[in-house]
Amino acid sequence: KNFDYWRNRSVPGPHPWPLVGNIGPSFIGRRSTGEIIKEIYRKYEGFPFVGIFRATTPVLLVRDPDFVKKIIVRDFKHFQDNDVEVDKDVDPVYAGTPFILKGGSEWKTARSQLSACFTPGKVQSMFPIMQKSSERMVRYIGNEISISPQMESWDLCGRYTLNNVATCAFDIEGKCFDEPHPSFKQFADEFLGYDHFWSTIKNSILLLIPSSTNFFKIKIIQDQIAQKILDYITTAWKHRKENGVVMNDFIDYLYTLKSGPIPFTDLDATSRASVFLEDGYDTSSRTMSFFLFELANNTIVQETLRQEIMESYRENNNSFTYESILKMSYLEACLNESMRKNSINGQLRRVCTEKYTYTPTNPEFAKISITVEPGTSIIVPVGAMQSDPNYFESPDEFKPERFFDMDKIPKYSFMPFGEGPRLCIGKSFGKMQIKVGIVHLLKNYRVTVNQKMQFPLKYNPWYGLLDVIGGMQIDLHKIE
Ligand code: HEM
Repeated sequence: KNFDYWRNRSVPGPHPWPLVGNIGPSFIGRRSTGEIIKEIYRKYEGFPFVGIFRATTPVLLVRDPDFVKKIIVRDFKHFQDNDVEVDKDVDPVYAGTPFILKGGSEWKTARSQLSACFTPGKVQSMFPIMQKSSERMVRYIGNEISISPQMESWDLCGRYTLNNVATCAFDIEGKCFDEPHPSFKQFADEFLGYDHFWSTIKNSILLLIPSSTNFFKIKIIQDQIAQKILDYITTAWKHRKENGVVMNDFIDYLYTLKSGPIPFTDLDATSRASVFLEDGYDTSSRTMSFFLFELANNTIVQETLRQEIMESYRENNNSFTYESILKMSYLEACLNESMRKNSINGQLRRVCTEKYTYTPTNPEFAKISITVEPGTSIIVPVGAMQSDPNYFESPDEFKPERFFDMDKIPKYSFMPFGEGPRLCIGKSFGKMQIKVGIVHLLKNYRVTVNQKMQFPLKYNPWYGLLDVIGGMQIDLHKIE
């Protein structure tokens, strides 16, 4: 009966299978949801939207960039929630993060508190931490490649971004380059549930059937992990108080919130800090590792980028500064192109919160209207749009030139950080840390693809973010 939902509303869409709807191959681990969505997106060229079923739930897949703009920016109040469900009583820390919070006042407060930590000035103040981690990474690579040039891109970039997170969020030394299995990395990976069968299943349920998470009482952030986060924060607070240390950083900021006018509990502090791990670590490290892998694959681009880096380095008295890195325009274009080609999130997910009617005005789309009912799940297929040849010619090619003039990029077809009121809070922090790491790396090493890599890449169907099965193997060579 439920499967008549879209047909009854005259919304075009593929025929669903019993129980699994249109995402069956993802359930049995054959293909990732990103790939399935891309295929449906392509098949329905010319339609402004497509009605699909995620398992038995009707989901509106939006194709028309004008409709996308209305959903995520202009008429945001009709679609202000992300399509995720976390039970506050079961998983209070995760439930208190902006991504999970429903778009009311609690979300606004959490969001504005966190945004204050990622202003340009704040990101600049974290720049020395990124530089230090980069220098440590360069030494680590030097040691490693004296044995073998081969490294796995995500492992390397994960160590680097986590080393930053450790200091920026918790004021501790991450020591992520000091040991083969650093304890802080083990903690972060446990946080994200890597290598745990049940965690993977839980994450998949959260993504595929959000409404069932309450039913199954699914908990993503376990008590012992939350306690450890709080321990890091309170230890730093105690140490600073005892020694009269003022750093004006994230830890100090959490302390000022605690003594501010709005009630701010230890749970709130834990929740805010968990954002660095939940929303900041995996996203940044994956974006960086794909970037590094693209550079390994495109040696001319890599060489051109290295020239820009070396010129800037010399112009700035043999150093890199926050401003000099921001000024590198080829670096910006290369990072954008890598994020376009490798959409790590693949989709933005919203729920309709107030009834909404849309009729396309763009003549490229069939003139069919829709009235979206409250509670309807929405997918904005960013990954599919970013590889749509109508917006990006030869989308499978890595061409940073596309991004030389941002005005030429069709609006709402490139959104690696989302857009509108729910835009990623850590956008400039994430981009800066990736750039700092890459700049130091390319100054010292040439990177090539390891011979064992097989193309086309195969993606892990069980993981919510873009994940290459077997990893991205690269070789690093010292530049003398
Ligand atoms: C390159 C790295 C990153 C990428 C590609 C990325 C991407 C995204 C995307 C696509 C969204 C969803 C936006 C939407 O639904 O419209 C998002 C949301 C978010 N991101 Fe990031 N992110 C990155 C780094 C970070 C970092 C470093 C932090 C913080 C430490 C962060 C914190 C958040 C938060 C809190 C949200 C939820 C915002 C809300 O719903 O109000 N992200 N990010």
